Amino acid sequence: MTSVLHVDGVSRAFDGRPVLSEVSFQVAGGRMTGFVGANGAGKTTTMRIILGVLAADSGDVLWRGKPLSREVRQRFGYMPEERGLYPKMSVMEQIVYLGQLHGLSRASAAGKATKLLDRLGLGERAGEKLEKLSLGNQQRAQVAAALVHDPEMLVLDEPFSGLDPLAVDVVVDVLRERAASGVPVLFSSHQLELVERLCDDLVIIAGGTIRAAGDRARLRESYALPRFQLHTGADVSWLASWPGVTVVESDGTRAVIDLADGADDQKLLRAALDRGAVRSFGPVSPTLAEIFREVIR
Ligand SMILES: Nc1ncnc2c1ncn2[C@@H]1O[C@H](COP(=O)(O)OP(=O)(O)OP(=O)(O)O)[C@@H](O)[C@H]1O
Repeated sequence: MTSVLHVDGVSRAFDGRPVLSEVSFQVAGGRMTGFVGANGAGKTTTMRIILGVLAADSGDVLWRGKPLSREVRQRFGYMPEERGLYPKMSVMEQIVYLGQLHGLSRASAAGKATKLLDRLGLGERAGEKLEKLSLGNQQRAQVAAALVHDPEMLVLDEPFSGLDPLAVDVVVDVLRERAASGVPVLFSSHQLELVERLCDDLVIIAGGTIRAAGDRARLRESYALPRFQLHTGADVSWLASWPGVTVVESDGTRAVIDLADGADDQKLLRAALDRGAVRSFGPVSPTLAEIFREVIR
């Protein structure tokens, strides 16, 4: 898929303090791009600049190669960090209203809102004021608000925070469907396991600079350690004195080890077989949490 949104050398300071420095990354159509970084890393500021809520000091945000216009941004779906639905208004009423603000007729907005709220498990609560809903259900309503006008691009700031596991699954399904229909989806999250499960591409930011970006599987490969897991039917304490082996963790018959450069994994496997049954032996890929810790160091 080709990249449709380019964040290109964006910098921003607040009161003379740089918060984003030359931030560049791309979001491709039809792909879910996870945006991760520690608290204060600059995710929300970047998303606000993409949406034009905040101006960059320098750099550009390009949509299909051209600077983003108001008209194009109007066709984006945005879930801001500060949320922003009205507590005193009914859920249905405001989703319909937001749909109309994005150019839908009232009838079309109502039709889409009904479908979306049903899908998100809020069908029966649609007539209630937002403030009467639990926080998780308010969050579902926020997702509906970002999606009602069938946006051409989705920018979602922490769309999963506060959702129970079932609601996460529903929102994940809805977002995946949008991505599958070609929509680029950029979302931030602190739930790294969820990001790992969900995203095709990753952008990792720390201290206002991009530390890693690109295809998730390729990033995992490029940060792969020479790490293996061995599970045997016998004691594995002999590994500790095997040349080139560093034991990362071990619990009797199972061990995770790092192999030094040049150490032969097949020789090690034969040595394990000489000592008894081997249940499994293979390389271990780093988790996103491990990559994250490594790249933000
Ligand atoms: N309007 C503002 N005025 C001054 N400083 C700001 C403003 N907005 C953001 N900042 C600062 O910019 C930095 C980046 O904040 P930002 O909200 O973009 O981080 P984030 O990655 O979204 O963090 P979190 O995960 O905590 O939401 C922080 O140090 C924050 O205090």
